[in-house]
Parts: sequence; C-alpha cells; structure tokens
Amino acid sequence: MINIEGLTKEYGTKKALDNLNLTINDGEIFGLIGHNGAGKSTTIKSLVSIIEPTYGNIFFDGKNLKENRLEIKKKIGYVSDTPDLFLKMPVLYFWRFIADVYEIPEAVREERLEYLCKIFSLEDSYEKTIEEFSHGMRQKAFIIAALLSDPDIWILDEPMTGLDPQSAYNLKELMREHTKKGKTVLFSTHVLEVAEQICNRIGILSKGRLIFVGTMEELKNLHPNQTLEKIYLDMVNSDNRIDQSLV
Ligand SMILES: Nc1ncnc2c1ncn2[C@@H]1O[C@H](COP(=O)(O)OP(=O)(O)OP(=O)(O)O)[C@@H](O)[C@H]1O
Repeated sequence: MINIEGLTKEYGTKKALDNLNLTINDGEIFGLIGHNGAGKSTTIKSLVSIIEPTYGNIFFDGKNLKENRLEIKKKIGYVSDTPDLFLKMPVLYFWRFIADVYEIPEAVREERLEYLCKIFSLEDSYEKTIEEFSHGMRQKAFIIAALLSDPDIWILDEPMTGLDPQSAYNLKELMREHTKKGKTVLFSTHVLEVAEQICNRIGILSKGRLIFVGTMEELKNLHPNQTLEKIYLDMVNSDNRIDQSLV
C-alpha cells in the first residue's frame, strides 16, 4: 500500500503540488489523469525519489520513503515520460547494466529478458543502440528495463505514449496480471479511454490538487447523461473558474 500524506512541491513561488493526500491499495491499477502541467510527473518523481518534496511524506507499506529510500526503490519499476537516456548504448548492454544494478541473477535475467522482448517485439533488436530506435521502441526498451527485476510496484509516467496498438494491449494485459497477484500499478495518462479500460480507480489532478479520486463508475455517476470526456473537462474547467473568481 502507498500512502501519500500532505505532499507539496514548490518551485520558488510556483506550487506544483499542493497538499496531496492519496492511498493506493495493493492489487490496484491506479491512473493519474490531468491536463499538461497538472502535477502528474511531479507526483510520480516524488514517489520514485527523483525529486524531494517541499512538505509531506510518502509511505510504502507503512515505511517512510525518506528513511527507507534504497529498500523501497528496489521494489519499484519506474518508466519516465522521457525515455531518452543511454542513447549510444546497444540496448542489450543497457538491459544488462540495469540487471546488474538490481542484482538480478544471470539465469533469471536472460529468461525474463527473452519473455519481455517477445511481448514487446524487440527480440531482433538486441544489437541496436537506443539512438537507432524509434520513439515507441525506446519507450518499450525502458518499459522492459523497468520490469526486468519483476518489481512489486510499477510506477509508469505516460507509458502508452508512442506504443503501437499491440504493444499497448500487451502492456495493459501485463498490468492486469501484475495486480491480480496483489501487486500495484500507478501510471499517468492523458487518455481517458485507457484509464476507463484498465484502472480500478483514478485521481484527477488540476493545478497540483486532487479534484477527484474514485472509480470510473463513480465519475460517470456524477453526470449520468454526459460523456466521460465532458465530465472530465467540466470538472477541470470549473476548478479553473473557481481559482479565477478568487483572484
Ligand atoms: N524543475 C521545475 N522547475 C520549475 N517548475 C517546474 C519544474 N518541473 C515542473 N514544474 C512545474 O510544475 C507544474 C507541474 O508539472 P508536471 O511536470 O508535474 O506536470 P504534468 O502533469 O506531468 O504535465 P504533462 O502532462 O505536460 O507531462 C507545471 O506548472 C510545471 O511547469
């Protein structure tokens, strides 16, 4: 279980996150949805220890991230929204490097690599450098790297971006299988349909604040005669209007 308590991130006078409180349960696929700049990546980067929150705490199974960073990081598979690292490295070297960092035994890593490369159709690209990959192939290379150690918690920033329909479908299936085992997936997306298909619950972020947390059914029930898109847009736009009326 992940507990986010009072998470706030300030960049100078800009509040990227404003007192975020959220629980993500074991066995749950949780989707973070929001406009550009809403705070999705800031939330995710706080969870994976890339940025230090200004205030607040994050607990994984009751353990404070601040005090148990390394132990918790080992349990997390993270995909960034910008898969543009290690460009000059042949992808197989990159995966083996990640396997070394996570201390995955030789036999296990090769088997897991074969399995994931098959799922994401990269089994014929071992010798290529990441630079030679298309955007979608890079995305898949970084998803494979994140899942190589079979981590309990998957935290994925816009994982579907650039994926072809087959790879997107396969990733969704992997997410479902993972959470069926009682494990956790948190991912961000702009695409409401993706969230509708696979999320047990979603959180809608607007200007660093959570303005809705619940199931898609609960969201739809707020306005039964409207489309999901309309409900979402009305919610975010009325949040903007409330802010403007306070100025
Ligand atoms: N390093 C930084 N310095 C200053 N402001 C930042 C920094 N990183 C993010 N921000 C600001 O924090 C806010 C939240 O950004 P964040 O990247 O979390 O949004 P997002 O929801 O992931 O957006 P997108 O959908 O475009 O990826 C934005 O207003 C952004 O400009």
